[in-house]
Amino acid sequence: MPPSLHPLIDNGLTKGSPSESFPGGTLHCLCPSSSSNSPVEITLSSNVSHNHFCGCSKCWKPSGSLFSLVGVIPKTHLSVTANGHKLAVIDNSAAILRYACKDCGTHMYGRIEKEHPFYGLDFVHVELSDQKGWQEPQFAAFVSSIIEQGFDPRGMDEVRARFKSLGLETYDALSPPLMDAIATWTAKRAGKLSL
Ligand SMILES: N[C@@H](CCC(=O)N[C@@H](CS)C(=O)NCC(=O)O)C(=O)O
Ligand SMILES: [Zn+2]
Ligand SMILES: [Zn+2]
Repeated sequence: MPPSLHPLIDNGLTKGSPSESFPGGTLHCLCPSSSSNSPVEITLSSNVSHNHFCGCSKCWKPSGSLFSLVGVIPKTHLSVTANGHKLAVIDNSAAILRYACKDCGTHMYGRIEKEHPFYGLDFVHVELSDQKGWQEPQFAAFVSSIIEQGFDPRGMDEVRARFKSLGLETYDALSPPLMDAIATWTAKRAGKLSL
């Protein structure tokens, strides 16, 4: 049995709804509902964009999965709608402040508070929602980073081939449009571009 890339694609890829017709929805952490402890709830008022698999060591992955699935959404489209007291930032030194449930460990959203090309965008895992229609994964990023977490480098061709068989391009950083956005932001800040 090959390792699971991610439960959402182990049995193929399902297309999302067109963004204009998709109203958003709610994400829940993995805490079971009980009288003394109920899940954290995050409400998103639109679809996500740039939804992608991330192999880095910092992004939250479902158990047994090699990759995280992470999408971006303007921070003004995200609100914490239940049990926010259970959230804590897991690493205050990271550019992306990842708010995780203190009880089950699920990352509910990541936010950037410093000067950064992606300032104003939050990072979320739409598989935490029961709604259907979230943007389907667009590509796989930081693929080589799974080796840092102990994945056998000899299995990398197979991992990349499985993404490609689903029509997903693989990158060892972010996708070219996102890398270009970062570089453009950096050039503007340095006064080398005035677009
Ligand atoms: N190889 C590193 C890559 C980490 C990394 O750069 N992650 C990217 C994609 S999520 C990033 O932008 N991180 C910023 C952050 O975590 O704050 C690892 O696996 O830990
Ligand atoms: Zn929880
Ligand atoms: Zn990541």
